[in-house]
Amino acid sequence: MAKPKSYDFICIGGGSAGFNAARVAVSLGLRTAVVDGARELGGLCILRGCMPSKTLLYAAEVLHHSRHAERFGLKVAGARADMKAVQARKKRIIADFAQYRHQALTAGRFDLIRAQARFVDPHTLELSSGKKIRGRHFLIGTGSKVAVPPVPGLADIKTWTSDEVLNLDFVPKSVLVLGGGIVACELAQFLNRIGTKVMLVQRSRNILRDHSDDASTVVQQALADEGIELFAGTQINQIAQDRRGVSITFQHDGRTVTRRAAHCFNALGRVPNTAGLGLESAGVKTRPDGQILINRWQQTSTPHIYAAGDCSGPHEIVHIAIAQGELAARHAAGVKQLKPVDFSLLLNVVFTDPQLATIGALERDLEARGVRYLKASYPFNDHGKSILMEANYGYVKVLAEPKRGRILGAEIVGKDAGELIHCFSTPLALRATVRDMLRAPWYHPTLAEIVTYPLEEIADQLKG
Ligand SMILES: Cc1cc2nc3c(=O)[nH]c(=O)nc-3n(C[C@H](O)[C@H](O)[C@H](O)COP(=O)(O)OP(=O)(O)OC[C@H]3O[C@@H](n4cnc5c(N)ncnc54)[C@H](O)[C@@H]3O)c2cc1C
Ligand SMILES: NC(=O)c1ccc[n+]([C@@H]2O[C@H](COP(=O)([O-])OP(=O)(O)OC[C@H]3O[C@@H](n4cnc5c(N)ncnc54)[C@H](O)[C@@H]3O)[C@@H](O)[C@H]2O)c1
Repeated sequence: MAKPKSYDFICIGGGSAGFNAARVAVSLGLRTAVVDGARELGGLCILRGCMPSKTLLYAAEVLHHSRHAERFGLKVAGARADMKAVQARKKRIIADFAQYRHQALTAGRFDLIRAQARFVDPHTLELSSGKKIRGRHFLIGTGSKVAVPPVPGLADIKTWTSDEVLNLDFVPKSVLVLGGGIVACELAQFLNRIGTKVMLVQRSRNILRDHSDDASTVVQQALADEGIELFAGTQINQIAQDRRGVSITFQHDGRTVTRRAAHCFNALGRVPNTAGLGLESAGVKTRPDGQILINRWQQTSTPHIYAAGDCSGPHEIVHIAIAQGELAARHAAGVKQLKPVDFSLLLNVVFTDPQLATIGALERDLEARGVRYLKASYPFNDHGKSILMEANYGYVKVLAEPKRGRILGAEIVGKDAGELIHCFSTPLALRATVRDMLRAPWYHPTLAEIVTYPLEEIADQLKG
C-alpha cells in the first residue's frame, strides 16, 4: 500500500476557521491541505448562516418600510413578498459568494481534499475515500450543527431548522418558533415581516439571554409591536404533530397555554460538530457537549492539534472563528510574539430591527468582577436623525473607567446598531478615553452623532 501523503498543516473543515487557517499557514510556508466533506463548499456563514440570513432580513426590512410608508406620508399600495423572487435573489447572491470561496479553495495554494476525515492516531487521518493522510499539525474547524434538546415530543416531529427557513420560497401561514436566541429572533422577525403568523416560545425570562435585560426588553417590545406573539419564561409540556400541523402546550405565568401552527421551527441552539472525528484516537479532549477544549493558542489537549470556530467556541461568531484559525496557523508555524484572541474587545451584533450590538465589557460582567465604572446612556427617541427616520426604539449606553474615562464597553440597541457599534471598535482597541472620542469630529445630522451624548455625560461626570 502507498505511503500516506504527508503535510505540515492539515485543516479539517474549510469554513471560516479552516479556510483562513489554511490561507495563513500557506503564507508562512507550511505545506498545507484542507479536508472538507461537504457536498457544497463555502461553510456555514456563506451557505446557511450570516450571508443568506442577512440577505433575507434586508429584503424583509424593505418590505416592512414599504408597508409602513404612510408614516412618512407616502402611499405604497400592495407591497408584499414574492418569495420565489426573494429566494432567487438570495440564491444568486450566495452562489456568487460561494463561487468566490470555491475559487480560493481550489486555487492550488494548498491541497483541497473533498472527503470526511477522522483521526486514527494523533498524526493520521482516515478519509471517507479510504485513503490516509498524515500531518505534523492539524486544525479542527468542523463547525456546529442544530441541537435537538430533550423537549417532550420534539424528537418525534418534523421541524424546520434555520436551513429550511432560509430556503423558503413561499409564505408559510403560521410558524411556531422554539427558542429566543439570535437565530430565533432574527428569523422570527423575517417570517413575521413576510406575512407569516409567528408565535415564539422561549424558556428564559428574556429573549437574547446573553444580553442585558434592558437591551433584550427593547427588542422584545419591538417584536411584540410588530405582531409576534411572544412567550418568555415558559416551560414546554409537550409538542405534537398531526396532519394539520403542530401543537404545543406550555406553562406560562402559572397557566397552561396551547397554541397551534402549520410549522415548527427549532431554533434551540447549535452543538459542536465533533462526533465521529475519532478525537479519542488523537487524545483530544472535549466537554460533555462535544465542544473541544482549547488553550489561548487554540491548542487542544494534544498540542500539535488545534481547534477553532464553532467546534471549540467560546463564541459562534465569524470574525472570531477567522481570528482563531489564523492564530492557530501562526502558532503552528512557530511565529514569535503572538497575542491570543482578545475577548475584552468582544463585538456582538444581533440583526433584528432594532439591531442590538455590544462591544467590550457588559455592565453585568463589570459588576460580577467588582470593577467600578461610570455609565451614561441616551435614547434614540430623543435624537434628531433617528426621529426623522422614525427609528425610535433603543438607546446607546457607554461604560468607562472612572479615573480617566477610558472606554470599557458600549451597548447599542436601535437603528443600524451593528454599524454604529463600530464607532467604539478603534477607540476600545487603542484604549481611548471618552475625551479622546469627543476630540474627533461628528457630522450633523447623523445617527452616529448620538454616541456623543453619553460620551459628554461621562466627561461631565469625570469633571465632577
Ligand atoms: C442562521 C445563522 C446565522 C448566522 N449569522 C451570523 C452573523 O450574522 N454573524 C456572525 O458572526 N455569525 C453568524 N452565524 C454564526 C457563523 O455562521 C458561524 O459561527 C461560523 O460560520 C462558523 O464557522 P466554522 O469555520 O467554525 O464552521 P463552518 O463554516 O460550519 O465550517 C465547518 C466545515 O467543516 C466541514 N466538516 C465538518 N466535519 C467534517 C469532517 N469530519 N471532515 C471534513 N470536513 C468536515 C463542513 O463541511 C464545513 O464546511 C450564524 C449562524 C447561523 C446558523
Ligand atoms: N448575528 C449573529 O452574529 C448571529 C446570528 C445567528 C447565529 N449566530 C450564532 O449562532 C449561534 C447559535 O444561535 P442560536 O440562536 O441557534 O442558539 P442560542 O444558543 O443563542 O439560542 C438557543 C435558544 O434556545 C433556548 N433553549 C435551549 N434549550 C432549550 C430547552 N431545552 N428548552 C427551551 N429552550 C431552550 C435557549 O434558552 C436560547 O434562547 C449563536 O451562539 C450565535 O453566536 C450569530
